[in-house]
Amino acid sequence: MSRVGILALGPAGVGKSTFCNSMIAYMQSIGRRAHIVNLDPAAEPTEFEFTVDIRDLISLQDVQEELNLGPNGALVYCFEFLLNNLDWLDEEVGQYEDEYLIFDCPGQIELYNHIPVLPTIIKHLQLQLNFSLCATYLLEASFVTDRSKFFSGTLSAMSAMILLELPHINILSKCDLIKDQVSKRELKRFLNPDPLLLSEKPSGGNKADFISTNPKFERLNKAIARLVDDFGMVQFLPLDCSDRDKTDSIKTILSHADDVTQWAESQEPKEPKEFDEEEFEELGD
Ligand SMILES: Nc1nc2c(ncn2[C@@H]2O[C@H](COP(=O)(O)OP(=O)(O)OP(=O)(O)O)[C@@H](O)[C@H]2O)c(=O)[nH]1
Ligand SMILES: [Mg+2]
Repeated sequence: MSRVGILALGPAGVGKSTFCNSMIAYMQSIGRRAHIVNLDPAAEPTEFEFTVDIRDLISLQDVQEELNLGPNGALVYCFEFLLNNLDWLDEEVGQYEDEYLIFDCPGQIELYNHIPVLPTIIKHLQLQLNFSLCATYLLEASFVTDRSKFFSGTLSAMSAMILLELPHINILSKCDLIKDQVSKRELKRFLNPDPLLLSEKPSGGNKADFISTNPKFERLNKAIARLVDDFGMVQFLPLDCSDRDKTDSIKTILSHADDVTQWAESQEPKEPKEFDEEEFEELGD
């Protein structure tokens, strides 16, 4: 028996819900069972129905209306409410054994680092429900056209990594959008961030490149790039969800997730099918 979960994290609009749906579509196509757990109280319906939905417990709209709160205050209230009602989560997710749960999280990254809501939920899932979890952190591929923005995004990925203390898969989402601007060779230098990227002028030429316009930040940028390099743990997997038939990127991400959650190891060996005499004879024909 095993309980495995993947968390889809990252800034607003980066493609988390689309990624969750593409994962479910791919897993279903290869005969694996998976479900979406929606942890976003402001979520809109998606292609695949949520199996577990925080909005059944509390919805952002109700909180805003009843308590007269703004969207961010209401979101924090929703999560505090969830933390006070974790038995609801236990009941909802506890029954899914030997199936993948994909947790679609809200895009407000302060929930990971400013208010320790997600770390608390993660600890609960691990310690009380025995979940083997991994985090996926999405960063938009369009960031690679502005190198300082890319490194700043990389730092946010690193910050989530440090805070959540989970096996972590960083993902460069919407890679289809930069296909015409960035060659495969250049993209590789972002997938495995090369600190030299910050000290070189981009060939395509984003005129707003940080170093060329702000020389006084040069040393700081280089130090950050070196830190990312020294840390040696920030690497990205490309993701393209623009076409359901192109499953390569999803396949690779799933295989990494299987690896870090030790999915295969935790599967009970299946009993071999026992044939009756008649079936056995048919086999021999
Ligand atoms: N071209 C392209 N667009 C994508 C891809 N993935 C997502 N999108 C689009 O990006 C937009 C945002 O996607 P969502 O999946 O809703 O992003 P999200 O991170 O869940 O957003 P929030 O929940 O609001 O934080 C939608 O218009 C998607 O269609 C992709 O791989 N390629
Ligand atoms: Mg979403």
